[in-house]
Amino acid sequence: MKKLLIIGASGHGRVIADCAEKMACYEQIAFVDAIYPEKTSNLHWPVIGDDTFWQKHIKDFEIVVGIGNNDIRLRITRDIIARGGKLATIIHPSAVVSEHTDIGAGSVFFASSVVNIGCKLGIATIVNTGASVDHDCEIADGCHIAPGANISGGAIIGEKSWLGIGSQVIELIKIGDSSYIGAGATVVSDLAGHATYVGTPATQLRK
Ligand SMILES: CC(=O)SCCNC(=O)CCNC(=O)[C@H](O)C(C)(C)COP(=O)(O)OP(=O)(O)OC[C@H]1O[C@@H](n2cnc3c(N)ncnc32)[C@H](O)[C@@H]1OP(=O)(O)O
Repeated sequence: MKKLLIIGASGHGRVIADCAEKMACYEQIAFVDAIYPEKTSNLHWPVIGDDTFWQKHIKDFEIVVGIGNNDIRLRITRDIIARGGKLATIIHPSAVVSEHTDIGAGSVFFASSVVNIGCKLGIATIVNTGASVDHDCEIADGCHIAPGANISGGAIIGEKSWLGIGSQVIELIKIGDSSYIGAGATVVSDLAGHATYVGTPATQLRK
């Protein structure tokens, strides 16, 4: 049995721990967080060190970054790779992830999420509760597909983009890096990136 270390003892980290517990392949699930030693538990899981602990124990665990912020999650995930660490991929038993799709290490797929055939997902991706990524999409590193967001076939999403809760993307759309798509938005044309977009159809709110 393997041991799992989750970096970040937040609510998002707890959902990862809950998924990992249901996967029943880890003998230990533990957190590290900058708040240690002030905080030594996160619900029934222990917080065993601060945010540098993983660097000293890199060979002892599979590691996943449980931090919602896309920039921070991707930066730490790349650091783990650079230091030779083994990243965990967390898939809730109710998630449906096609075997014929590439998923990057350090990614998480929460309950009832679906990733269809022919996709390519980068490292440190979050496919949150009930979100779907349809066939042949390309999602670059460090993206977050928030709960209930749906991406149609063949869309291309740039790195560190955030698709807000309940947002929709029609087929074959290209969304640039570091895009922030607001809750409930509908993307019907390509977006340049490095900006926030809201509404139906989605338009730029601000850079
Ligand atoms: C498990 C989890 O919890 S995962 C978390 C999932 N959460 C999300 O996906 C959050 C998505 N976030 C949003 O939609 C946010 O509202 C954002 C990022 C788009 C904008 O947030 P802010 O930058 O704080 O903008 P702010 O709240 O000041 O609103 C600015 C304007 O945009 C409007 N606006 C904000 N969000 C939206 C939206 N989703 N759709 C339409 N209009 C919006 C506001 O009404 C406001 O309009 P006004 O200037 O006419 O009053």
